[in-house]
Amino acid sequence: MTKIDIFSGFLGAGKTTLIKKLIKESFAGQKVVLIENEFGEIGIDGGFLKESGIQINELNAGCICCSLVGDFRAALQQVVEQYHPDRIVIEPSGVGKLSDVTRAVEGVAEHLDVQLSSFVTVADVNKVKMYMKNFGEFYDDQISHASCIILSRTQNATEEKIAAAVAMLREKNPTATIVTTAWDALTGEQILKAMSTKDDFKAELIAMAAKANEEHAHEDEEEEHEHHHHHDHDDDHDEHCCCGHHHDDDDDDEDEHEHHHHHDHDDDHDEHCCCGHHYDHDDDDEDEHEHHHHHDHDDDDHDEHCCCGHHHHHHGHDADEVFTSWGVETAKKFSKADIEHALTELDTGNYGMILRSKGIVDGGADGWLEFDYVPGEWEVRARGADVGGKLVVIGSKLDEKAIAALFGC
Ligand SMILES: Nc1nc2c(ncn2[C@@H]2O[C@H](COP(=O)(O)OP(=O)(O)OP(=O)(O)O)[C@@H](O)[C@H]2O)c(=O)[nH]1
Repeated sequence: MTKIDIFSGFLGAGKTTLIKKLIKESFAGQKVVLIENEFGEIGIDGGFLKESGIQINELNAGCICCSLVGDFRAALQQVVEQYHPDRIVIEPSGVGKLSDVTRAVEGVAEHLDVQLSSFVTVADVNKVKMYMKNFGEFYDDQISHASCIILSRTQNATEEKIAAAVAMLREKNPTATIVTTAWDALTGEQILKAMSTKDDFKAELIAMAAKANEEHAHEDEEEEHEHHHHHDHDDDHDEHCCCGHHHDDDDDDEDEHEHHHHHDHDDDHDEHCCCGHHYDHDDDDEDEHEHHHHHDHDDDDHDEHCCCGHHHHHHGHDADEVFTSWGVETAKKFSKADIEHALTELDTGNYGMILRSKGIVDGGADGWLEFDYVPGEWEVRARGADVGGKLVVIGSKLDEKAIAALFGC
């Protein structure tokens, strides 16, 4: 029986980093196959992961759910029959909806000797608020369908930051186990264990609360008078609050904060965003326009090409309606300073909302380089030579011409 684990997470969240850690620390000696579905035409992580000696099957240019469901089914079936692996690790694209992926996997898995083991979402602790606000349709889907949410980059985050992220994630997913400890402090085994158990403590509390409510309601009928005091409090809540969830005493402050946070875009902006302009407001009309345009197109497409078995306009937008990618394969030499300059420029917001960039390039005198960019943060590292250079930029409303000029490609 092959176990299947799905590692979703927004662009640059840390999926590949986590998978590498698990491969090294927990999957050693097991036969593991990774199925990657990168957004954009040019796959880069495959190169990084090949070094770890596991089998990689890449599915580029399309999402597992829609255009690739046929390919995906074939890939999964082939992997199971050809390799009989102990584990299949699926890394969907950073802009994939986890619900689409799990649905596709469940559909395919029914006929194979496999067991769906876990649906993990990796979330960058610094970007929960910004991504929920600007890309909620994709981001929230990844959060709410996860059996386990693993926060990344917590080693440099304050307790308050982590607590705020957890509160926002909990609103979308009350039962997932949330891992907040920095990865270096955890063994692969500990992470694997967290992945495979739901948050029992939370589930237990919820069950207890439900039971208490039931009992309470029953007592109410009999002792209406005595319970008046509590009721007053509850009634208040019902009258004034429209948030649709329980306010434990402890949560009040946070809830209050959240009710206001739609107005405080600038806070977010200063913290994490590098786009240099306002998103969730100014751009709405344009987005709407674009989405309509694409939908018409999609309907046609859908009937003709898609075999995912459901209507697109019910499931919202496809990633390629909202996100675009620019990429090149290039023999051009870039010094480390060139790459750092380009990434600094991307972060200004003058090239669109850049959400992710990564690449492997020939650095000339600097040797071969690989780099990673997420908003507000980037890193350029030395690496061994590769068979060719390639780089990719992913985001929303990209100015592709300007980006090509920036990299001189
Ligand atoms: N310091 C630190 N860096 C991290 C952590 N998680 C990810 N990173 C860095 O963030 C960058 C992106 O990480 P990846 O693992 O490639 O992210 P991904 O989710 O696979 O990204 P996509 O390629 O967009 O799917 C890399 O430079 C990582 O080293 C973390 O917990 N701590």
